[in-house]
Amino acid sequence: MIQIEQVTYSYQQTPVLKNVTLHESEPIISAMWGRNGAGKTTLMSLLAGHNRPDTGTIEVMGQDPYNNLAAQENLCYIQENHPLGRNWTINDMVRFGQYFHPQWNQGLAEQLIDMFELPVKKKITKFSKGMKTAAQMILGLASNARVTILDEPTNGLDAEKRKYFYNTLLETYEDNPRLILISSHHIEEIQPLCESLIVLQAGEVLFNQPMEEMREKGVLLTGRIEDVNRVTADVKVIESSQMGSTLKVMIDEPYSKTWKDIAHTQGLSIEKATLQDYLVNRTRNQEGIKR
Ligand SMILES: Nc1ncnc2c1ncn2[C@@H]1O[C@H](COP(=O)(O)OP(=O)(O)OP(=O)(O)O)[C@@H](O)[C@H]1O
Repeated sequence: MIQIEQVTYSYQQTPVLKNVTLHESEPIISAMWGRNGAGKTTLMSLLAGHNRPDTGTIEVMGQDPYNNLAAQENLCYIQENHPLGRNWTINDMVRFGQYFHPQWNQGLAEQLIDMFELPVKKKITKFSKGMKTAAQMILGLASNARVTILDEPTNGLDAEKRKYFYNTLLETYEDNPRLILISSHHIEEIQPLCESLIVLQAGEVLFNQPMEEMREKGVLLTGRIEDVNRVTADVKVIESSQMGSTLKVMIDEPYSKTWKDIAHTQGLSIEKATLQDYLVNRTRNQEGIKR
């Protein structure tokens, strides 16, 4: 469905994406995570054909998306500030969706407009931030595009509406499996939906793995300083904090039976790190970790 092959991209000579390679051949809901400035939006905009890579190639459903109207039939890219026409109402947006997306789901669009309580006569530019986000998400979900790219889709939505959005996304995916790529800083919130996770770090792909495997990463060990140091001497410590004679560390290891047994025999307490904390520590400049 998408093939990104050794893509590089720079803004004014500053490299932002470095040799990015990603393939997805089957429908999937995939999460994209990275720290601010890691290159998520840049990669998504290249995939959507808004810009052209400096080197490397991109294909969406077998076609180069750049400047290619035929390829756009398979694509829906919702950016944080989607440039919806300045004078558009929701009805104008729906007409745009019907025109550009051959698989447009009108019934779903109407259901979502009701659910998000969006006024149909008001201009979208006069909407609140959450209402604008909701309008964009209606376009993204009702498009039914084979490749749907959602950049930070829930910014500004309240908790109830975010939950509704996630449930609807899953329902529409079950009805019409397609590739949905979602970037978010709130990985704990979207991880139950997503079958895989792509992590970008400084313009490179650090991970592209099944979510099931990613969820197992990161172990917290707590105990006496000397015991923790002995047990972790040969593994990568990605966070460390000391209180009196107690040391707590996060190690870059899977939360496995092996580690549970080690902790038990060495008198250490063991916990699974959250995925969010693991990723934050894993992508931090590690020079600060003292042993
Ligand atoms: N139009 C632009 N001109 C110059 N530099 C840019 C431009 N857009 C992005 N950049 C730079 O490219 C890098 C990657 O930005 P990008 O928006 O792709 O990151 P991101 O991972 O989406 O970040 P965030 O999580 O903050 O949205 C950053 O260093 C950013 O400053």
